[in-house]
Amino acid sequence: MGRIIDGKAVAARLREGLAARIAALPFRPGLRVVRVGEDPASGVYVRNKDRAAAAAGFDSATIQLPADCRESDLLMLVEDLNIDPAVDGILVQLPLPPQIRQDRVIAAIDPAKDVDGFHPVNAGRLATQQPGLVPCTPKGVMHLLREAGARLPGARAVVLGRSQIVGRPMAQLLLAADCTVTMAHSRTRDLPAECRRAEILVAAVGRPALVRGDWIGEGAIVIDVGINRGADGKLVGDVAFAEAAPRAAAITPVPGGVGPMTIACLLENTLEAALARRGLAGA
Ligand SMILES: Nc1nc2c(c(=O)[nH]1)N[C@@H](CN(C=O)c1ccc(C(=O)N[C@@H](CCC(=O)O)C(=O)O)cc1)CN2
Repeated sequence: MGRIIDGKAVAARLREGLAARIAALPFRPGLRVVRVGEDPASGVYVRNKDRAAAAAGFDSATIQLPADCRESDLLMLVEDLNIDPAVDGILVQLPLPPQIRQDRVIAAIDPAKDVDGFHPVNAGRLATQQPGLVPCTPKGVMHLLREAGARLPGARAVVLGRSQIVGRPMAQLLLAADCTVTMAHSRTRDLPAECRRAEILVAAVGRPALVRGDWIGEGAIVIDVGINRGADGKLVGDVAFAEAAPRAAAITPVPGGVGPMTIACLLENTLEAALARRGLAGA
């Protein structure tokens, strides 16, 4: 049985470290989370972000807009937050209702306040190895890999999934850490064989238990980004945990793996953005 990587504990330590750094600052970094509509899962995530931010000493608030809100109203709100000096980080919770174009909204956020790291400027910085804000979930995965003692340079890493918010930035971060990276996706031929070659496997496809035990190479580190809610209300990852764990050297559970790291890294990004806006980067 592989070691279970405790994302909850790693996230708690990261948040404690951020709280200590914030307590030593002469100001409180400001975070604004925008929720549009009543998606219940988004409600949980937004509440958890707000609570975690407040507990760590951020000046945090959630702004709720109705489900039938116009795109132009959301863009105006983003513009107000862009110019508000008390706001260091802006996050628009996804998914958005269908009348709102996600790309338009993300592109309207000031890249210096884009604590989700989704703005094309930040995506471009990541792709060209320049400093910028990095998407929270892949950043959290990198923390977990370090925690699991992964030796990254030269390691064969397979990223399953090519989404803008997880798969692509994940591959960039692994490449920047000198892994040999393969991106696999729904059109990849022989997905099980590609996965089996991985020394590090990151599954981020949003398909419950897609990755079976025999897709896992002996001794691989397996990171499950999937958060799928079953008909019984229970959360299931993209990896069939009970089958995969005996073959893996280390594996993240769902829940309690990557999810908590997403929130901790949002706080880390908000502190980074606050310091950078004041010319204090690295403090
Ligand atoms: N603007 C954004 N929207 C969304 C993001 C994002 O990074 N930015 N990611 C996901 C949702 N998400 C954060 O917003 C998120 C998902 C899950 C968790 C988490 O802690 N999960 C727990 C289980 C919680 C539960 O019981 O439901 C876990 O895995 O242990 C945190 C954040 C989509 N939208």
